[in-house]
Amino acid sequence: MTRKLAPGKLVIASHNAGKVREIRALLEPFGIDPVSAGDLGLPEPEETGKTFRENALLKAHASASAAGWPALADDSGLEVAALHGRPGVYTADWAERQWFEGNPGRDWYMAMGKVEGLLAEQGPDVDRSAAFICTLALAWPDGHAEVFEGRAAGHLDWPPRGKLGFGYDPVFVPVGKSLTYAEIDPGEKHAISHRADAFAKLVEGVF
Ligand SMILES: O=P(O)(O)OP(=O)(O)OP(=O)(O)OC[C@H]1O[C@@H](n2cnc3c(O)ncnc32)[C@H](O)[C@@H]1O
Ligand SMILES: [Mg+2]
Repeated sequence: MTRKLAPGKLVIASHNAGKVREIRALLEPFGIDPVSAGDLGLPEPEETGKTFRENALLKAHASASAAGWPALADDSGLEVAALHGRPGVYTADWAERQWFEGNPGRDWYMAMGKVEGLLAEQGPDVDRSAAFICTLALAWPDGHAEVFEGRAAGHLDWPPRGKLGFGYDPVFVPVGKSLTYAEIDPGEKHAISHRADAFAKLVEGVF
C-alpha cells in the first residue's frame, strides 16, 4: 500500500528554479510547507542514473536524508520520436552550463538549437512529435519511497516562441494547442503538463 504524506514540512529536492516554482504551485492546495533544496543549501547530487526513475529516487533520497524531512524530487526530460527518444534522461546535459552574476544556469537556446539541428538533418518531412516525461519521487528520511510517472505529448516548433515557463518550453507545443508551453498561462500549463499528470497520480496515492 502507498504510504500517506502527513501535513508539514516537505523539501522540494530540485535546484531548478522553474521546476520549484511549478511544484510549489501544484502543492499549494494541500497544507504542505515546502522548502527547496537550494534554500536549505543542500548539495546537488550527481545524476548517475540511466532512467528518470533512478535519478528521481537518487535526488529524493539525498535530500530526505540530509534534511530529515520527506523530499519530493522531479526528474524530467524531452523524448523526441525522430531522435529515438533523445535527449531523454540527458535533457539537462544537452544545455551547456553557464555562470552569470555568480549564479549557475544553463544555455537553453543552445540546447533547443541542438535538437532542432538534428531534426533538420533528417529533411523537411521529419516527424516532429515529442513528449515531455516527468517522474516524481517522494522519499522519507527512513528510506521509504513512492514514484509517480507523467507524460505530455506534443510536437516541436521552431523558432522558439514565448517568455513564460523554463527550459525547452519555447519549442514545445502540446497536443491540441497551437501555442508553446512558454506562451500559455502558467495555470493552463499546470492543468495539462507532464508534471501535472505525475502530480495528479501522486495526489491520488499519498494525500
Ligand atoms: O535535477 P534538478 O535539480 O531538479 O533540475 P534539472 O534542471 O537538472 O532537472 P532534470 O535533471 O530533471 O533535467 C530535466 C530538464 O528537462 C527540461 N524540462 C523538464 N520539464 C520541463 C518543462 O516543464 N518545461 C521545459 N523544460 C523542461 C529542463 O530543461 C530540465 O533542466
Ligand atoms: Mg538535474
